[in-house]
Formats: sequence, structure tokens, C-alpha cells
Amino acid sequence: MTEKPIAIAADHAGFELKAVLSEALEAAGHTVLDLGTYGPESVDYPDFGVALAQVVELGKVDRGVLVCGSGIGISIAANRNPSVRAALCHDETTARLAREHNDANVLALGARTTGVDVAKACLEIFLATEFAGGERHERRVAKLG
Ligand SMILES: O=C(CO)[C@H](O)[C@H](O)[C@H](O)COP(=O)(O)O
Repeated sequence: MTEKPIAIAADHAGFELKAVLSEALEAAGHTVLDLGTYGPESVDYPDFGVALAQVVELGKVDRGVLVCGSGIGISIAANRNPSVRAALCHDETTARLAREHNDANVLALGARTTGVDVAKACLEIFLATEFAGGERHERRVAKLG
């Protein structure tokens, strides 16, 4: 478990799932850095993906969670920051592989595509899984920049 807070951010489509995941994180003993959005009003997902990427870049957090309707737009936004490796995951296998093979530091989820229980399971395994390391994975992750 990381000592630093875990950052979380969402657009309006991910707002409700963000609340559920924040609660789950706190129940598991994590401190949550909630970067919004804080209500259901329509907002623009890039603003929140970029905000989360900035706290990763600054070293305020080691792990982040992003939620929008599909998880696509907000992960694209975050991944424009070279400090971020955001992985859009749909199940426990992709969440585990995102850590083991890609050393992803941000989990992206789609609130309109992924059920609450699966999203919670993805989050749990994402946080519990270490990067597998090894020459091939390290070489490939290094090539990501
Ligand atoms: O970025 C997305 C799609 O790739 C997200 O799903 C957004 O949440 C979605 O586009 C928001 O759509 P809305 O019609 O404005 O609610």
C-alpha cells in the first residue's frame, strides 16, 4: 500500500462511481485526494485528466484513478503528460496486467461501461499488484517515455 494519497478525478459521467470508489479507498485505509468534479453538472473530461496528471507529475501521489463515461477521453487527456501511464481497464485481468506489464500508475474506468462491483475489483487489484519488472517489461516501459 502506498504511503501517499491516492488521487481520483472524474467528469459528470463518472461522478457517482468516483464517490463509490473514494469510499472504498477510504474504507481500505487510503487517503484520497479528490480533484473533482464535485457534482453532476456537465463538465469537460480533459480538465480532470490534466489535473490528476499534474499531481502525479509533482509527486504528490503515486497512484491515481480516473473515471468518465467510457474512461477513454479522460485517459487520453492524462496520458498526454509523460509522467502518466494511465490504463483503461474493464476487468480484473486488464487491471492486473496494467500493473504487472505496463507499470501503469493511473487506473481509468468507464462508469457507463463497467459495473460498480467490477470497478471496485479493478481498483483493488490495481493497487495490490506490483510491476513484474524483468528485462523485457522494463525495456518496453522505458520506451514509453
Ligand atoms: O470521454 C468520454 C468518451 O470518450 C466520456 O465517456 C465522457 O464522459 C462523455 O463523452 C460525456 O458525454 P456526455 O454526453 O457529455 O455526458
